[in-house]
Amino acid sequence: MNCFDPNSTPEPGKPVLLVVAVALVDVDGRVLLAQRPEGKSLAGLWEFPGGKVHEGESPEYALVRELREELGIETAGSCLAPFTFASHSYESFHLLMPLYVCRVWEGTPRPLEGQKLAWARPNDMGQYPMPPADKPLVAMLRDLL
Ligand SMILES: Nc1nc2c([nH]c(=O)n2[C@@H]2O[C@H](COP(=O)(O)OP(=O)(O)OP(=O)(O)O)[C@@H](O)[C@H]2O)c(=O)[nH]1
Ligand SMILES: [Mg+2]
Repeated sequence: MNCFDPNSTPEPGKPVLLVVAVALVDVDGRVLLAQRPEGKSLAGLWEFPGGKVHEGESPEYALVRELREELGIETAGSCLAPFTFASHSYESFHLLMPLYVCRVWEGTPRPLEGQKLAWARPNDMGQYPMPPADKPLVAMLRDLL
């Protein structure tokens, strides 16, 4: 029962925001992290590439689009393996974020939106400050890679 925290009771009333994200894994088992640029919420924190699922999009469609927009790479829905998800309450919304793993894409990731990029070994990810929602995901990636 060591998960029991009476202060963690789920509360209704916040909008649920669906965001898709991906761990791009290279041949050395490193994962691509992107630093959120100035002016965005959570600026300066490192995150998995991705973004909001727009009206009418499937999660895979949205992720392929985000990877094209943010990094200039192409991948296919068939290269996106569902891995785990984050469910985390922020101040004004509740984040629901499926995390995919992708090892196959075309092109070299480039920072097209002014973000910094870093290839991080799962064991080194502790050195990259990440949003609170991402912490459990990092632990699961360590087990996978
Ligand atoms: N992409 C991404 N978003 C995350 C992660 N962790 C996390 O809490 N988020 C939150 O998910 C929300 C949406 O992400 P986003 O700002 O990248 O959305 P977006 O690419 O569509 O940007 P835009 O709305 O400026 O077009 C943000 O509130 C962000 O803080 C993560 O690892 N990756
Ligand atoms: Mg984004």
